[in-house]
Amino acid sequence: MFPLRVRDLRWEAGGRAILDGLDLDLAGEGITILLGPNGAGKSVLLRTLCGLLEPQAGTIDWGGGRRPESGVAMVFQHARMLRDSVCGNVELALLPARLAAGERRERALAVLERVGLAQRAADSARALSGGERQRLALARAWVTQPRLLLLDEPTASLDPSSVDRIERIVREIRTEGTRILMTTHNLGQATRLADDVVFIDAGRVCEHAPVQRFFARPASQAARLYIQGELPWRMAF
Ligand SMILES: Nc1ncnc2c1ncn2[C@@H]1O[C@H](COP(=O)(O)OP(=O)(O)OP(=O)(O)O)[C@@H](O)[C@H]1O
Repeated sequence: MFPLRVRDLRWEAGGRAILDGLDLDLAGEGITILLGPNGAGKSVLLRTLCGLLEPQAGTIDWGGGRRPESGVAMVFQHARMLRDSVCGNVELALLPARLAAGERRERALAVLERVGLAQRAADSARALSGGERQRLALARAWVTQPRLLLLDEPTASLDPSSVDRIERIVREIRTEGTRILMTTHNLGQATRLADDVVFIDAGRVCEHAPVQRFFARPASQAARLYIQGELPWRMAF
């Protein structure tokens, strides 16, 4: 599956190129943070990688093989909860693995423990708070032991302590060997989590660099402006 090589990817909607000749290389380890202005095409790229959108042109080479049947999981910004218990939501994610019911439940409870939701296992998933929902969404993805996990702004609109919990979980998932590609507009979070940064503008990758290099010496004007515009100390007080 790795190295993942994306070449000249193009996805159009309404006659407009949203991904416009996008190239990307991902090696097999670490956390890559995808940055870029609103509308740059970050979510569309993630959806294309997980097979929800079909590109009109270009290639995705999964380490020389076909797109894996399993092994890619995605967590959306506003994850939908199924009308079931917290534990039931995780167990459903395991259905394709065809495990015995007892083992499914055991694995679901183990991952809920790790995301701090074991006490809520029997509660309705739809009764969870925003931060808890995101942790449940991560648990649903983590329990499938994906090789590649795509996270689309998983901490948008969460309070700082919820953000911290999610970041800890993301680090743990990475430590267990899952490759992570994640979008955020939180530059502090990018510096805390990233091994490397991919900066996208207008449907193309402008820059792909190790995190320290990216923030210390962004190579493109677009990335420089984006970093300056997002810095919190530019707020007017
Ligand atoms: N299914 C779709 N049909 C038509 N246009 C779409 C579709 N999905 C996304 N777009 C358009 O593609 C562009 C890129 O959207 P995308 O959600 O990828 O941006 P983004 O970089 O993730 O932005 P943000 O940071 O605001 O989340 C936007 O102009 C959006 O309206």
